[in-house]
Amino acid sequence: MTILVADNIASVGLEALEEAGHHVVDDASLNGDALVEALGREQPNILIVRSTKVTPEALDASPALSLIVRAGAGYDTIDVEGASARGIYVANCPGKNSVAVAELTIGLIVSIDRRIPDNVADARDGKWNKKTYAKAEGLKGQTIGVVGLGNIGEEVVRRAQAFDLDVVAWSRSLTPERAEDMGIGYCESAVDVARSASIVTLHVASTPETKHLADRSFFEALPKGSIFINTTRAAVVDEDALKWALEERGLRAGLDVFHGEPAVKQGSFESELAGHPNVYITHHIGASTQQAQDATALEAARVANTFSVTGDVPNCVNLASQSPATHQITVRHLDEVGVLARVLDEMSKADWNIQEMENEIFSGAKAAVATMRFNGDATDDVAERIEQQEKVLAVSVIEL
Ligand SMILES: NC(=O)c1ccc[n+]([C@@H]2O[C@H](COP(=O)([O-])OP(=O)(O)OC[C@H]3O[C@@H](n4cnc5c(N)ncnc54)[C@H](O)[C@@H]3O)[C@@H](O)[C@H]2O)c1
Ligand SMILES: O=C(O)CC[C@@H](O)C(=O)O
Repeated sequence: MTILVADNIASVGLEALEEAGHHVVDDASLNGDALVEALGREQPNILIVRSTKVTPEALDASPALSLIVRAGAGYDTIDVEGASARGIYVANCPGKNSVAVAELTIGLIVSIDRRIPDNVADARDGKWNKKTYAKAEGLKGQTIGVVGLGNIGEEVVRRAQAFDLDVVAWSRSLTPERAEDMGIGYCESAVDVARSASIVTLHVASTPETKHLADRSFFEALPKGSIFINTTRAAVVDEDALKWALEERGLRAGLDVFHGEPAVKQGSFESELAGHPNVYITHHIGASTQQAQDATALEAARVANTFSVTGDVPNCVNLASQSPATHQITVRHLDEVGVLARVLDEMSKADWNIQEMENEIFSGAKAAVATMRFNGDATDDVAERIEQQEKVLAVSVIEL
């Protein structure tokens, strides 16, 4: 297969793709129009990206494109709805960079508490300022609130507990029982977390539902002088409300993601937040440890290689969780040319729309059984007509 890699992925991943015999086109500079042009020129079957945006124009550029692999966790940079409408699989690499993000989260919290970056900056400037910097609160016994207990949230909980922090959390699937098993407090909402903690860290995916989850009411609920960490995506935070909290509530923030974050890997940028004395900005480097990069690249290669050999897509994020099929027909038949075509023809005449189908062959390859889930008006006479066909052995229809 032809695989276009439009971002920097670790060399172990590229090697795994090449060893599997693929034609790999590796160009980390591709973006926007250049990506569309490269897709049109190379006609890849698989596209592997990190933060590079995959737009509707990119989806239309290569008719051969069957799979997009996000070498990372969040896939909000890919037009997933557009991919689904075009029958293109989208997969990600869950859990491969979660330890790296959790480590950065804890690093930011300690940095803010002890003002490590300011200490260092002053020391580099030849300024000695123990008077100012000897005023940290200390973390032990404070309460940290985790919003979103996916792969990263769970890693953060483990590390926070090792720091003797009390942990409370809200996550859409968290139950009081699971919270108890994890040794953490259960909260009913993100605002409830904010109310209960003096350190809060966000780890929900960015979706239309989580947009501005950290809004004015969230920041109003946080105690004055709290620590706020965002390593997920800028869209989860209402930045005006964040700025209000920085000014009015003495909030201290560690942000690996923020609005207007540069899309390029290097260059200058302007940001009101970056210059704020209460804010430490990092360069969207949550996932950027060699360990995480290697694990993610190997997983991206595994997804691509599995698809090329079996047609299966590990970690697929855009298959319907439930098909809209209303009925299932099972057809036991002789395994001969044309039998299934005639069955499908009869189903088509009855306006039965097939959503899922499978045909399993019995040993000896004399007979097979086809199972199809469809949407339609399942009257008995259609099933009878199929059963009367030559070389069909038995037919049954059930309502789902
Ligand atoms: N800063 C970085 O470099 C970096 C690296 C990796 C991931 N991330 C971000 O962190 C996010 C979380 O990563 P993860 O590996 O823990 O992902 P995950 O899929 O394991 O967890 C996602 C969490 O989001 C929650 N969630 C999803 N949709 C939701 C909705 N509609 N409402 C409420 N909650 C919802 C899930 O319940 C889960 O708790 C990613 O989506 C990505 O945006 C950033
Ligand atoms: O690729 C990166 O550096 C960032 C990845 C990260 O945001 C993710 O969602 O996995």
